[in-house]
Amino acid sequence: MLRSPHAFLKNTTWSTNPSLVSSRAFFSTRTAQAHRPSWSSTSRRNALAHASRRHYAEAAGKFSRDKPHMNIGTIGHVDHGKTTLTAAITKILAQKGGAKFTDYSQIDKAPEEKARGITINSSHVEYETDSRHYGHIDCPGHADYIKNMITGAAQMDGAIIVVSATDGQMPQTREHLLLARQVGIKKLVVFVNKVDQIDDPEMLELVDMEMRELLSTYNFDGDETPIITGSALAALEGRDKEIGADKIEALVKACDEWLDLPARDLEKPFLMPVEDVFSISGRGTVATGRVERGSAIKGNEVEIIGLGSTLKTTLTGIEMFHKELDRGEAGDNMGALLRGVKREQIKRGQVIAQPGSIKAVKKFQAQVYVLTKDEGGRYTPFMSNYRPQLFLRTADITVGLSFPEGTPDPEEKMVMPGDNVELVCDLVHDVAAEVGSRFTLREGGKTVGTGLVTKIL
Ligand SMILES: Nc1nc2c(ncn2[C@@H]2O[C@H](COP(=O)(O)OP(=O)(O)OP(=O)(O)O)[C@@H](O)[C@H]2O)c(=O)[nH]1
Ligand SMILES: [Mg+2]
Repeated sequence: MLRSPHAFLKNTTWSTNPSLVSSRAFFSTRTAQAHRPSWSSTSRRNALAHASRRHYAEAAGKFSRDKPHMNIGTIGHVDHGKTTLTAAITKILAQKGGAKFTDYSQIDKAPEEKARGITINSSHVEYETDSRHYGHIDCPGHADYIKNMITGAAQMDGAIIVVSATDGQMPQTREHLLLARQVGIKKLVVFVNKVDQIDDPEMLELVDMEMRELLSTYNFDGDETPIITGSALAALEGRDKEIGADKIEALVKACDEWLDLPARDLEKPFLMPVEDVFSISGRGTVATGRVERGSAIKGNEVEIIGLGSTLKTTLTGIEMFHKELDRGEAGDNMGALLRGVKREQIKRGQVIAQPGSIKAVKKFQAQVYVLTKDEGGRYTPFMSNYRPQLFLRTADITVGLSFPEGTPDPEEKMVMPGDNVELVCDLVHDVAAEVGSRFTLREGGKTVGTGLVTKIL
């Protein structure tokens, strides 16, 4: 049974009996942790990921969970060899005990997944190098990649872009580079594949040059990005070691050395979306919510941001599970007692954050995936000036959608269910958001789209 944070936190001492607030503890911290409710999708997802990792560790027998974890994946044009490469990596690492060999046919079976109410097709494998544990995503189809990246189903901290030496860069090579940039991937490793089919070394030089140029065009480091040239198929078939297995090892080494580990949520600046607000006589105003990132201690300066106002105040108390604490951190459901803030000055939809770490915005550009009717979305297309509700964290705001400047015939253009489009979102109120923030679009009680902020306007 899922419990709403609202109902749960209403039973804290702050809201029911202010006189008990100060020091009486009903749960030890450990008990409180064990009783943490399971309503948060993120924590459930983490728990699932953790469970599957452990399951896998047990199956493989050798995995350790001490190594830093990172999510990567293979991106690139259709047929350039992403799935073959994924299989080859597991094969080569399995020989060292760092993976379970997952053959091509097992990866490209594309098990259907349900995440956030959307059906997605993607395959996940895991492997381990000397220094890291990787989760690796290989999505079969082109449209799926884009949808997965926008919805956050494929959250990659870094990626391997696969390009076939026989074709060189192709339209989806460019599209995936752009998208990788938009979803916040900062570094890539390039694998130039199918070199077993190339006789002319000049051809390889050309692809190398082309890729460096292209990387720079999309604001990646074109000069320093490692480019590995090899054959995924040779590695998978266990032949031609110097272009096969050796190159897979070189690729994995390049990932370890070049791709940066993601900042852990705890290390980021504090942010808690406001779920609910209470007024407690004799103490003041308490806002409750689940800490999204970072940590805060009593006495910290914070800002309340969004929905028309930014207010600076001090965190004078933190409560969790009937207990007053000194510190709240990512993942905690906490109540924040705020100095000098009146009940009417704070509301659901705002965030409490470390000053200067995030701004309220009213207009931004976004990459949006529009759900099909089979995914529960609209049956019909929409045009410019469509006005659904935009849900971002706990905020829910009416938004006007239009096409970015320079779109030909914007008044004529239609967006069909199933489309991925770039749209300008014009909100009726401002909201705390940044590049990379995810949101959903709803209309008449159903989710019609999901998006990712790509540019603040
Ligand atoms: N000769 C040769 N063929 C390869 C190599 N790597 C992959 N292939 C072949 O290229 C074809 C496409 O490979 P996939 O791994 O399915 O390509 P993909 O990028 O995953 O394709 P999509 O998921 O459909 O976008 C297959 O027939 C592979 O056997 C290679 O190094 N050399
Ligand atoms: Mg594939």
